[in-house]
Amino acid sequence: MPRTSPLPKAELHLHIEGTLEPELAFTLAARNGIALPYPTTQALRQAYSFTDLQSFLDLYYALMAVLRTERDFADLMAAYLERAAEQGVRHAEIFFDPQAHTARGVPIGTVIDGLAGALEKEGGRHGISGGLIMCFLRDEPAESALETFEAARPYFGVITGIGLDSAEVGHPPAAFREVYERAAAAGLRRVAHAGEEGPPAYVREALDVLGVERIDHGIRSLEDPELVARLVREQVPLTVCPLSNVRLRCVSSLAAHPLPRMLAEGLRVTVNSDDPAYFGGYADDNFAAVRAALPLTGEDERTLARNSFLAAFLDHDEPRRARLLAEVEAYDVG
Ligand SMILES: Nc1ncnc2[nH]cnc12
Ligand SMILES: [Zn+2]
Repeated sequence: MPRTSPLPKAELHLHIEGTLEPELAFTLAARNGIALPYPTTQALRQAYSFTDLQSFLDLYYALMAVLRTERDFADLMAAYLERAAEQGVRHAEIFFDPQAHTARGVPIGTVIDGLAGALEKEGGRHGISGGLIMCFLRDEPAESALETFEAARPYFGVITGIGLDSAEVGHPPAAFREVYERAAAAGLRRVAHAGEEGPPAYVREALDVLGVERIDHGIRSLEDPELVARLVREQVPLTVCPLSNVRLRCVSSLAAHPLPRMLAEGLRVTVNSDDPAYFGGYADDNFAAVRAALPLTGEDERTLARNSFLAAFLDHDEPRRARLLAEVEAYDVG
């Protein structure tokens, strides 16, 4: 029986800047009088062929040049939420990279007001709850993260938590201990990318030194059985991004993706889209891709969706979490 609507899910690993589709990039470039080094959207899309994380990040940061005004950030968020609603996303905790914008002279308030305003207005229209997670660039100095954190303090009312992203290898988490301590003291939630390209030791360090509550990616944890046992014991959520892992060559093919093994180990794994404009798919596209390529059952898919709501920072609204979990249980996985 064909599915009439996508499986309800939470998106817990999505960089809003990674939702910038070529068409919107050209629209914003024209609006802001910026010349893009590509003649057409098609030519831009053809540049989306990556050899590793850094080759992607180079293009990802370059294209952000088109984001300048509060309206630009609001339009980006609105476009994402429209897609997310079509993909069964009911709750979205959305990363943004403030330093990538402030470094270009865009005030942090412009970024946050644009994103938070559209998340509230358009999220409400689509029935999507959510929050913003402010990420620090781990290949920038820890002092820059601290300055950014303090600059964002007036906006903490609309910020759910902090994260750590960008080039991983050679940038272990421990350097960011202080900003994570300040975030904890301010009542913000804490996550970090770890074990995407970097070793299992970075996952352990993120847990032990930064006190993170979820690990973004975490796929390389599987190389360390003791770490796996701990992640299972503590039910630490891992926000896995299958299409991203293949496009950034962290995994050789979807068929070789460790997701089934992660589920079999009893890890609290979720499926997410990371930078969907660049990697070929939004949340449900990732579910469809793993369903097609991997030996997953309908009940495995239900587990992934259930995990997404269990791992969501919905503690302030447990009745909503319970309703969303009930929707997952009632869904016909076929
Ligand atoms: N997959 C990823 N890893 C690290 N930093 C990122 N920033 C955007 N996408 C990222
Ligand atoms: Zn990411």
